[in-house]
Amino acid sequence: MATTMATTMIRIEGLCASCGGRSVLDDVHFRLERGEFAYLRGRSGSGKSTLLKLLYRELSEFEGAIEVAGRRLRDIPRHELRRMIGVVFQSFELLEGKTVYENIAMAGDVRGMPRGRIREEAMKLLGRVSLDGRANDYPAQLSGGEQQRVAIVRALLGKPELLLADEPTGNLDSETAAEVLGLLRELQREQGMAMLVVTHSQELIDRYPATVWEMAEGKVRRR
Ligand SMILES: Nc1ncnc2c1ncn2[C@@H]1O[C@H](COP(=O)(O)OP(=O)(O)OP(=O)(O)O)[C@@H](O)[C@H]1O
Repeated sequence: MATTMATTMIRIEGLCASCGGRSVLDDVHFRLERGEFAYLRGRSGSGKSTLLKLLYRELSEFEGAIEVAGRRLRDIPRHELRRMIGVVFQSFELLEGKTVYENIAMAGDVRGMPRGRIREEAMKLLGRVSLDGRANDYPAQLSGGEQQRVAIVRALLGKPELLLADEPTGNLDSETAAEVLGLLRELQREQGMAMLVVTHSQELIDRYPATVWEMAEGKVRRR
């Protein structure tokens, strides 16, 4: 039992959740191992974002069991969860009035990282995603793919154990989408983190094959 706990990043058993009074997740069972990369796929409105929001606790009402890194999600303090989990969204969610560096550094502040470490890691990661020299630009000066790379750096600051990506390539053309997912895949391997990517794109799944969890009628099935 102890060994299983140590190697599992996310364990969900019998999860039920509602949105606006309607049942969205109904007896969901799901598992992601440490360092594993997997996709979550399903029709629009099937509950993929709801599942992710429960994991990073933007939503907190649920029944059943959710464990992250062998601990009950409810027992993990919010500040600790923010350090454990990085999140990337379809719409990038960068603050327009702040520079690339300021956007990234804010995430470091939230995670309680010292300023020196924030700068060091941010600059290293910006180099890793080929955005050297863009730290003082504003989001509007960057392309969609570049903005998503900034959002990836922001999510990876502080080396989270788990990255959740909710349609991270949904706003990008197919070539840029493939580049961004390829980059995420490389970073996931380099950092040894677990990663769950919500996508609608069979093209991307074919290009970067991994386990696919299919969500339908409130349940998820491993395919
Ligand atoms: N704040 C909310 N209030 C009421 N209903 C909601 C709310 N958020 C989501 N829902 C409903 O919950 C269901 C699941 O939504 P969710 O966003 O999780 O689906 P999804 O699979 O991520 O969809 P998409 O692929 O379109 O992003 C939908 O029927 C949606 O309308």
